[in-house]
Amino acid sequence: MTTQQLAQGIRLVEGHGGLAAVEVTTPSASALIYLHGAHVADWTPAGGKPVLWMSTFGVFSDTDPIRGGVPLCFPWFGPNGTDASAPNHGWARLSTWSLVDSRTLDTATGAVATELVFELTQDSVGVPAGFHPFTAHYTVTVGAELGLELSVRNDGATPFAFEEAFHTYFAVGDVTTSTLTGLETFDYTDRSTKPATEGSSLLPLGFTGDEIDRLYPMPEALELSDPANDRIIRAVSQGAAQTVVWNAGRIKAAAIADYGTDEWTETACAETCNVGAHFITLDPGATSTMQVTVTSTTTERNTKTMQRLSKSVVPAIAELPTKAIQFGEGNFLRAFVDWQLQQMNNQGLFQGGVKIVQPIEGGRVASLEEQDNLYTVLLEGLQDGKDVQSHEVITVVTGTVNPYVDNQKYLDLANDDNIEFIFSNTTEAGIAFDDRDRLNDKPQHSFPGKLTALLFERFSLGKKGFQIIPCELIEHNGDKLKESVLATAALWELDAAFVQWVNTDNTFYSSLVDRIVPGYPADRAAELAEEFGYDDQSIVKAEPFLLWVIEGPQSLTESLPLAKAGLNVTVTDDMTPYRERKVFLLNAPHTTMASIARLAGVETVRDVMIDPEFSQFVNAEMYDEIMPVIDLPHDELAAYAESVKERFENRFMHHELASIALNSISKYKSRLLPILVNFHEKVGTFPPRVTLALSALLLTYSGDAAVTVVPVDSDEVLATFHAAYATATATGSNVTADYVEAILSDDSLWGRDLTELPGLVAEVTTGLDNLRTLGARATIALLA
Ligand SMILES: O=P(O)(O)OC[C@H]1O[C@@H](O)[C@H](O)[C@@H](O)[C@@H]1O
Repeated sequence: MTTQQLAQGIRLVEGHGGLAAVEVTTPSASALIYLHGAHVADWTPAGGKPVLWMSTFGVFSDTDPIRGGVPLCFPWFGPNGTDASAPNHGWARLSTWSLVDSRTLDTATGAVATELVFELTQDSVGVPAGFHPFTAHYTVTVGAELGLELSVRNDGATPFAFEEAFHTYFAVGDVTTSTLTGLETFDYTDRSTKPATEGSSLLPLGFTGDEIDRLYPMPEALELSDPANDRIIRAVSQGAAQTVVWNAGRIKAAAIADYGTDEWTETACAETCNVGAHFITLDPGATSTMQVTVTSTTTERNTKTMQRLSKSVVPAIAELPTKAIQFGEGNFLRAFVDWQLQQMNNQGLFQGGVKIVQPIEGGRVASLEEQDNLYTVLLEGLQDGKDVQSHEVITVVTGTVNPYVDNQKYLDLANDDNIEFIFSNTTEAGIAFDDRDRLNDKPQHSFPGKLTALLFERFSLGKKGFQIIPCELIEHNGDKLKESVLATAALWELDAAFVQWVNTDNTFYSSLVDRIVPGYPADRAAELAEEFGYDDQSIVKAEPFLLWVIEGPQSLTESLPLAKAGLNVTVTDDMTPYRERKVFLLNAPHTTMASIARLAGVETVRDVMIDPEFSQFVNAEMYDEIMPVIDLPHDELAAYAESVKERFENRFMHHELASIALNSISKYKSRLLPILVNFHEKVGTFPPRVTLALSALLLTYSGDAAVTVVPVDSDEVLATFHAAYATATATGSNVTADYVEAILSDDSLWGRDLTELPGLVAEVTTGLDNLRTLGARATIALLA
């Protein structure tokens, strides 16, 4: 389009590397968009800071993708499935788009915005010759909000399949203080592991320097807090099934040429996408649209009228001797370990404080120090049948140590005779031996490296050892930590006497932690400041429930009298049944609900629990089918089941069944199948509700167009089900039974041939037929 036709406030300019770009200036915002990739490189609301991050190491050429802003990923996301030499994230971000329209809009709020439309077709520069005919229009609306809309039309005569993503890099002052909310209780696929693994984020989504690369279902809204810039960035999408959250972290940032080593602290990607199992298929002539609207809201801190939390706000805080060291200053430890130490202190049972060591360079102990190490824990949820909403200022933190700033201060902790305990939560990746660590590093890179240095200092001073209780969410965390310490000692060729002291004078406990901690309540910060009468930038929100199972000697119950303080803490010599109790009484009903209740249109865990028929169904599954096969006393199981039901009912949590449904087949295998098999062995029949969940999954995964619930699983798993159903439909007269038989006999899905269990095929078939003909609600009524 020619310059005369451009709407007001738009100029064609030469951007970095001589690349053609469009500069937009409106009263409410400015923006810069490259024609190369239709790449939005800047959107800055008037009077504010840029909301999109750009790398200062970016390469600008017509053959490279631009690092930062909004890379547009199309027609695939990530590596190409069949051609390893094809560009990552597709060629749309490397192609030359044309500006085909621009105009000035009056928005609903009366503010003026500018809309630009970019086009890409199979004839554009950068689109491979002979590619499927299509027309893509990318509409960028620049105003007080940033709007991005990609519409793709299939101009060919055959169906057109593709993936798409807005790979938005948001700018934040310090990502380690940011939290991404909207995803708290969602399950996700962790793409940073090879192969990808499945995870569930009971912990809030923060950024610590480990790579985060996760695929989540798209929530109603994503909110990225940016406390360093006093703002919240909010993204609301439409027509997008998923979001990918990506932060390169320290190691990957250093390995990417156009990404500065420390730049991972300045940005977080919260993307809008349809990828993997949610790829788009368009019939000839059809169009699909994906949209996101981004806003940036200044957070009111009330700093003028409201004082910041400090010792002057909370009078008469008792001086406490430091009895514990804690590696990690994150939300979880502060709302879990420190909150519990405080409960013991409140009852005169511990009389000790904790020094927090920042385990990674980009941490946030400095912001705790700004508040004299005080912060508020906010508990919200149901407990013992009552609605709990309470808050308490936590006063047990006696100080913080940043070994990256003062390593000697860190090593000096070894000299303190009062210190008896060490707690840690350094993320799942934190407990790992690192052969780059050296004894004289200041400090060592890894957590086990730092801990070994501290232990060696303690040993050299001739002092007693520690009781070490890690909280990382990995099995046998204590054993793994000890192994890593011993491997580090071997690497550093430390004395055999030291190794013996580690083994005999120190106790490494393994522990299982459970408490949902959504973290900083960014959306309610101003309101809470008003309520509390002070401004606290380190508030942590958590559910009232907690569970801590610690494997190790009983003497711990005396030195750390958590249970005596009324806390739900068990010290045991074998935590296996407790781990099973959680998997089978919490995770297994989750999977059952996601399989069956979704078929009846129920959307969240809470909705299941307030629905009389479904909650009764879940209750019966827990009591009559699951509890009989777990090897723990009935009273203990019943108490746990009741607490789980309260957590399921928590009105402050919005836990989508769709997110739990992710990868349901492997979840069924690990969570429900052991119950089905053990129950059958013990009782001689199949547990009806657990079995019905299997029927529901087979129905959902069949690919039958009449089923509107969409399964989200790996391509291989989906293909297996679709193929079995297609074959049964094409060949058999007993379609359902043939399909069930084919799936149950597939040991690649279940680890064994389930048709060997006599009668199971018939029972699953009946369930599937009932679900199909009667519907989920009437089917569960048959079991009531
Ligand atoms: O370096 P690229 O090609 O722009 O990709 C950056 C990242 O993009 C993310 O969206 C992916 O999930 C990551 O796996 C990838 O590393």
